[in-house]
Amino acid sequence: MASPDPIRIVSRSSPMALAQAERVRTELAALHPGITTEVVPVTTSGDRWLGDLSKLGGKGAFTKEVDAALLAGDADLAVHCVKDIPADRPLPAGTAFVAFLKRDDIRDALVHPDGLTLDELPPGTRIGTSSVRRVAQLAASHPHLKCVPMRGNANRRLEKLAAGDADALLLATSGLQRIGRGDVITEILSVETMCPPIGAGILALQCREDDTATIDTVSALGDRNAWREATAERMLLHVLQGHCNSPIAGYARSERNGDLSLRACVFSPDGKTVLNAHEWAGPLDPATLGTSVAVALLRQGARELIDSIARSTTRH
Ligand SMILES: NCc1[nH]cc(CCC(=O)O)c1CC(=O)O
Repeated sequence: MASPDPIRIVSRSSPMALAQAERVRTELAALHPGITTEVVPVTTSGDRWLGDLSKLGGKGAFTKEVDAALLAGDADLAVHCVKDIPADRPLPAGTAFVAFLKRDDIRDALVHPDGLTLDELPPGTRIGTSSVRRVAQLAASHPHLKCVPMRGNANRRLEKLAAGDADALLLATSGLQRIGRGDVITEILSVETMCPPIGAGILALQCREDDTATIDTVSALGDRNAWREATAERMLLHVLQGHCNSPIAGYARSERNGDLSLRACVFSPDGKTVLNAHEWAGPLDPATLGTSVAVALLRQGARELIDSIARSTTRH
């Protein structure tokens, strides 16, 4: 069946999202010479609102308007960071993932204007981040540092850093590379130092599930390891039923021998409690591995830990 011409790709309008859409256009052009694509930019509520995300209903703040454009038929293809897609609920009815692109670097990066590493930062250094995952892990490993709230897209955070709103930033390595700012990274943090978020570095392509023409055209962009890793990680998050204030981290990894492993952590916000589980799939499929690691964490008390954390940290 002929694919729609052009294929309209809906994207958030931040520089990172537009770079992601460009990657998809480039990969599609390489796969299907002569194909035409067009980017349909939208602004999401998560981009507009720079306050506490949980006040927006949290999850889905970066995906709702993108999903709406797809469902309304204003676009044929959506590009999402897997990290930003809620896992505690199904995808919007009528849409489906058709591909997970080859995974980028999953690690977080430190940005310090004078080039210091995390271990070199002096007491009281202000780290700009609003991520409960990063705050909890820093509280555990570097309690002498001070996290200050910082939101907005990566470009805006770099501007805020330059304006002195913080002394250093923690951001995703892949995100900085996508916006062409890998140069500001002073240290890439190992996954042992800073456990990455579920879905880090993976882009998902989403279509209307009845749009077989587009599905046939784009599904070959999918990477099998990215699919296996995203599936295991998202099932873990689904079973844990975390909310947007839950400090949860974890990553699956496809080993050279083809085996899949999944490590995940649940933290208390102050980092004093750390639950940790690590399993190999063996004969299990990726989703079952995700369930198994989630169950191991639930047995250690993850349910009580997650439920003890307020969904919103501040009152109106
Ligand atoms: N919340 C914004 C967001 N969504 C995905 C990434 C990073 C890129 C990725 O992991 O795909 C970022 C920026 C960041 O955390 O620094």
